[in-house]
Amino acid sequence: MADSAQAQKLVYLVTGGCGFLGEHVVRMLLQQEPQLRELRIFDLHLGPWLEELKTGPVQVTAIQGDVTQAHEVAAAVAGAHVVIHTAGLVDVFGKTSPETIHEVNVQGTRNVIEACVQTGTRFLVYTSSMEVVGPNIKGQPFYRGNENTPYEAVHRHPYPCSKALAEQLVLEANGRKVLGGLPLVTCALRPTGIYGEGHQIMRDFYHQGLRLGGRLFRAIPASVEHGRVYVGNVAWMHVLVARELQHRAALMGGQVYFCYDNSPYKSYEDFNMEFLGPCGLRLVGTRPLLPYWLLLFLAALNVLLQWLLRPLLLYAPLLNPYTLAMANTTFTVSTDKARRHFGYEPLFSWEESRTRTIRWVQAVEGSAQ
Ligand SMILES: NC(=O)C1=CN([C@@H]2O[C@H](COP(=O)(O)OP(=O)(O)OC[C@H]3O[C@@H](n4cnc5c(N)ncnc54)[C@H](O)[C@@H]3O)[C@@H](O)[C@H]2O)C=CC1
Ligand SMILES: CC(C)[C@@H](O)CC[C@@H](C)[C@H]1CC[C@H]2[C@@H]3[C@H](O)CC4=CC(=O)CC[C@]4(C)[C@H]3CC[C@]12C
Repeated sequence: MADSAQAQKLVYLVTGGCGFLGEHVVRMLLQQEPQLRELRIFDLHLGPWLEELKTGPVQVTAIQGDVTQAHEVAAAVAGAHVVIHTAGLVDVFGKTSPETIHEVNVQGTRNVIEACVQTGTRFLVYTSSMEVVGPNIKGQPFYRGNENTPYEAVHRHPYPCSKALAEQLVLEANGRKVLGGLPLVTCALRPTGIYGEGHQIMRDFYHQGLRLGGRLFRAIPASVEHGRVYVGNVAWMHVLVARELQHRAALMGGQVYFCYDNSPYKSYEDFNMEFLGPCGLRLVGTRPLLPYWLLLFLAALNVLLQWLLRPLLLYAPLLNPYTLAMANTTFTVSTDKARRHFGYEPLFSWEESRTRTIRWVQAVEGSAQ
């Protein structure tokens, strides 16, 4: 819990605080932010685990609300010094409509910005995404790129489009005068593929492997690298950037930062096997077992099945044209901008991140070997 020696005077609000990343941000704030007086957790779906947080020195306020509802956002933001906005629809599987994705990710972010302006909150950190940059619709690789690497960020899918629009709104809001006349200070963090305790997609891969007799079948060449970052380090970066934004507004305001750590560069599937292998799964094939044209056909078939079955049930498999294209395009970052601007260093080593994730998969799935 936060050190009571320092004046606890700040009110933080975390939107999406009950999500995969949000929960880690909430717990990291309680452990690492000494100036925290009140922590507000705003989410459409509140988790039962919040109750256990209410026994410490920091006031924890759970707020059930919808970022698409401006009045609910304004009520939650009023009186907060810092807002960390992680709430969003992370849907690349066709579970929700493009309109809903836009409503939550773009309009919801607009509502957060306006709430800060109207109520006088001065510091806003937005959880953006690598997808704001790429991979783009041309499948061009982004190899060991950084925040300044030239790259044609062109998207069609509703999710990256919504993240790009929302990030732009946040960065453009930097410097706007809030209630009281002082400037709003904003920045955006761009995580690559987040992994760690609570990662639903990792759980889905594990269940898929169990259904296939402990095997997963390689679909992506091992040479296609995908950047990944441990959720604990992403949470730590959020806490640190929110703190330092208050003291380095001129340098950090309006900036974007990739989230990174020492996780190795591997293909998406090989990286997942770092955790699923110790849990008893095996990745079959040193190269994709099916030709790419057949994978494309199966991905398209999944889209057709999703459309046909929608009146009956939600069919949303991992394989669709978008996820196949993403997985098949190298996207890795190599940067130290966060270290240079606000002294970020990963809190968890690769070994710690790997061990924690393996323990989570084993514990959650009862797969201890
Ligand atoms: N999972 C990943 O690999 C990456 C995620 N991100 C970003 O990180 C953020 C969090 O993502 P995850 O934790 O993975 O997703 P998640 O789905 O686990 O968490 C999102 C949270 O937002 C809440 N939420 C959704 N709609 C809401 C609404 N209308 N009003 C209030 N709350 C709402 C959900 O209830 C959930 O608790 C998102 O903004 C996402 O775009 C960025 C890069 C990678
Ligand atoms: C079925 C196979 C082709 C399999 O390999 C598909 C993997 C696929 C589900 C993932 C590959 C790349 C992932 C995305 C990437 O990590 C970037 C992301 C950033 C975000 O902001 C949200 C999640 C995601 C879109 C992530 C989703 C899962 C993948 C597409």
